[in-house]
Amino acid sequence: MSKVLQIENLGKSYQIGEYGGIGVQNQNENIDALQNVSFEVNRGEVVGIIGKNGAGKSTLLKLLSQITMPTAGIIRAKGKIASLLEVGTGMHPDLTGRENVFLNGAILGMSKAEIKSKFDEIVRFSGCEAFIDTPIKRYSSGMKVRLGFSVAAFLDSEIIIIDEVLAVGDAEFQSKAIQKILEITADGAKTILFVSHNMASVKSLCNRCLLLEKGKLIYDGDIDKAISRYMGYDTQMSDRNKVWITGSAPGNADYKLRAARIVAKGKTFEEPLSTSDSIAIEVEIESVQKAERLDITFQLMSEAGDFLAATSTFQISDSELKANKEGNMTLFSCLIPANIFNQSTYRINCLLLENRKTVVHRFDDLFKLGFTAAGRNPESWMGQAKSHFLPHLNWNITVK
Ligand SMILES: Nc1ncnc2c1ncn2[C@@H]1O[C@H](COP(=O)(O)OP(=O)(O)OP(=O)(O)O)[C@@H](O)[C@H]1O
Repeated sequence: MSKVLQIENLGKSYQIGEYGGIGVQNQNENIDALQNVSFEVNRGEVVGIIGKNGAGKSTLLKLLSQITMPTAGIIRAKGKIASLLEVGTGMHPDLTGRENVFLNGAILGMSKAEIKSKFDEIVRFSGCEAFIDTPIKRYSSGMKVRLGFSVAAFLDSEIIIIDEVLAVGDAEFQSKAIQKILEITADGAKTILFVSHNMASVKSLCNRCLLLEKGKLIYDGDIDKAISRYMGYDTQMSDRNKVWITGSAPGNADYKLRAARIVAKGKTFEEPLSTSDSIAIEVEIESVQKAERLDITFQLMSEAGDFLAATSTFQISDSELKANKEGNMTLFSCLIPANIFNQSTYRINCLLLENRKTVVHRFDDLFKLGFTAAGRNPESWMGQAKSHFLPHLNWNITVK
């Protein structure tokens, strides 16, 4: 694998403070937006960059795109870098869409002939054909993003930097853009660095993730682990035992998820699950202010995202489902008997519903569970087409 980016001890500090006027000493203060960041990226990698607001993500991308200069460290890049930072970055408002495609292409180091040969494809993908000769100051922000994305995706830049901009486009364009990114990285020739607050896009696009916190790179590696740390799971805990400390708990203004675990009888949270384990899926929900009836639904998904089954508290009466008062912590525990699952991997989503119908919050991919086969080898007789479930049911055998 060849290295396309090498970042060594990169740092950026900004001076903030008030201008004191001539002859008046300024009370300036430095903010370290980025400190001692080092990592390398190989050709063909799609690297997600995540972190809370102010963590330094945009600063890192601006340094890589040479929009600002570092105050420390070195960036070595092989190949042309195309960046899609903020809406309309690199686009001139008074120029038309057509002129901007040529301008952007030229900034990326493309010849006029190269841009011309890709022009129709770029414009078709952006969906801006009808407005291509209109100055882009008349474009909506979504249109500008679509055009900018198309230029970066179709022209021959080796490294593409994308900062959250996909969130601006409409849902249809977002999925088109994600498909395009997967396509252009499929042959391993292009490298993408992708900043997002949307963990689902990071998961679907990236094969590696950097987690920034207060200007420092605190994790570099597996996507799921990076997301867990970002979401505030305590790193001491396992994937089957999650507890959220105050402040970082996921949820909304009314409800917070305080704990979620998969309990397997007689097993620690670290021991692998087998298909013969009976398990309980448990969540602890804190009601912050509402006193409505709160129902929980667990959705069981295949590893590939197919919806397999759902179970919810709907059949439980109001009196059994105790009033969900302000400040209450409620433990919901759903028991799944042994010998239901197959030797496979499943994902579990958790939905919170009010009045038995309105989804007020959802936690996607709360768990990813793998089961090993217990004393039986389903595949030996199920063949290649493995079923999602392999339940032990009651059989009656009568010899007549
Ligand atoms: N031009 C600037 N002048 C002064 N401080 C700045 C400047 N740009 C960024 N900062 C500071 O640097 C830190 C990192 O900011 P940055 O925008 O890189 O974070 P981020 O992770 O991209 O955040 P967000 O998710 O909110 O976009 C913040 O504390 C921010 O206030």
